[in-house]
Amino acid sequence: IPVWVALYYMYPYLVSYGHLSRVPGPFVAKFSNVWVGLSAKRGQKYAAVDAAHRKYGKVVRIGFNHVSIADERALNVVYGHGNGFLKDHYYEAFVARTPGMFNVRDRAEHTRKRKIISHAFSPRSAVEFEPLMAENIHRWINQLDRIAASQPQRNGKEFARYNAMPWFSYLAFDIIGDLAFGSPFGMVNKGKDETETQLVTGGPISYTPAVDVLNRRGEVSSTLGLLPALRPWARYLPDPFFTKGIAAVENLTGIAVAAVASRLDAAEKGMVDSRNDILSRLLQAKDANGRPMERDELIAEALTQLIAGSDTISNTACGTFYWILHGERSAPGTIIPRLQKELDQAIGPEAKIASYCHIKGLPFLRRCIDEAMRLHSTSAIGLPRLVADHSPGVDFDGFHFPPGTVLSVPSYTIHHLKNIWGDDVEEFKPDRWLQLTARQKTAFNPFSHGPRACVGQNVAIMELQLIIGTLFHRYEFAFYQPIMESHEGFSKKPKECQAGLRLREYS
Ligand code: HEM
Repeated sequence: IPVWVALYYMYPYLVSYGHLSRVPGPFVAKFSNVWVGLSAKRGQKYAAVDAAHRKYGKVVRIGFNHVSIADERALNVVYGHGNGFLKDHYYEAFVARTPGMFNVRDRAEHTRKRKIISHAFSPRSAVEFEPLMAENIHRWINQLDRIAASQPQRNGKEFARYNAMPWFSYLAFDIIGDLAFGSPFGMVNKGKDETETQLVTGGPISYTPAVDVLNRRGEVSSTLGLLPALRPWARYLPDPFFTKGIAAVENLTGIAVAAVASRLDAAEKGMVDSRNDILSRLLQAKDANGRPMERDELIAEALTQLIAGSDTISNTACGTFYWILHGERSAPGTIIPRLQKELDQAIGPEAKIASYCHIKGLPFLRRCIDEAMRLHSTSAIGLPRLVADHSPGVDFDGFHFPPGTVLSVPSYTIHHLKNIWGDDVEEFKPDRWLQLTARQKTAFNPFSHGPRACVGQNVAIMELQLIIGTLFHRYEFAFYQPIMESHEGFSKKPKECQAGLRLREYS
């Protein structure tokens, strides 16, 4: 009987998706999304898909209707402008109340939003965010100075041991809180994942661990996006992964509602909004008919910026920090002294933090960031897209994918393929960026590609340059984390990064 029940269950998948039967992949993936869904729940989807590619080849069936293609030429096919592909239904699991620019699926709606919002992220706008970033970096440096001083300094030679990962989170969350909501979360000052929230103006203050809330939200949405049948029942499942994750989504929305409400109320009372931040840009933004965004849409977009611009930055900054230390450990004298020499010439010993005008063009700093973005791959998973309806479908590597097939290109894997990057693919070698091959240029995909690529990449690169530039200019570090493990929600997060910290001699 169990065999017949299993066949009864599998039959529709085997027949309806029979056209994918030639695509190799894990057996269970032929008739369910359980394989990929459970690897997402474990926080290891990128690793499971990467291992599957190494076992089965460049085209792998990872779900009953989902094919992963580990080939840089597929980026343009799947994500390029004008191919008509939509984001997959997966993204519906990320919608809290109203869809925002990241999770909206409808093309016309996305184009409208992107037109209104993208000017807030132009290179010129991004530069105007520097003063707010600098204030937060200053507070952060004061805290790191305190940590450095906490160790009995034997002639200034002793390193203070600390886990760098939460400190990158506190900083990134405070910066994006300041930019998208109008004030920092206050985590840097507290040195703790705790933010005060007032869900109703004048109402009681509550305390929310915003980093934890955002991580949970990413993990639960990524899992439910792949297992949509569970979505209606998730809040009733006897598993805190789901119940706490769903509560996290509601909590996060509450934070956005409160932040947007206080800014709008002030504007309605005629108070001039003099802040130069993302929320003020959103408040001023108008569509083609000169209409501003409604309150619900503003809330959704402010929340989108918080989600898209917080852990992506902290994870990438920590990944970059780790890989610079790792590269220096592997080939002493080839990374940190060069970086410090470049920074010292640009910044000067007296400055506590880096200014963008001094460091934006520093080539070695940028090569270190790019090489670390390749190795760490914060956006590691293949972002799922649907082959366009009313199209003839697409052909790739001898396979045909009809309309409605879900396709994705796994960024982690194409960042780690020897046949693209060479035998030294796992090594941190910033100088490979001096002579990238055409294949390597195409394969480098930290911000995705095409009309849904990261709208915040100018802001992101600037923020990373300021953070990493400031750190290596001011401090020396000891390497205490030989292997840095990652856990993945939507983005890939270092679990911890132990390091030693002390002020540089001249400071
Ligand atoms: C190193 C940091 C960052 C990385 C690695 C990154 C990566 C990405 C990737 C891969 C996407 C495509 C997601 C998808 O298709 O599902 C994306 C989209 C997006 N990112 Fe970023 N991002 C970063 C920082 C930021 C920042 C700082 C902001 C804003 C302040 C931001 C705002 C957005 C938005 C709004 C989208 C959705 C764009 C759309 O669908 O039109 N990101 N990002």
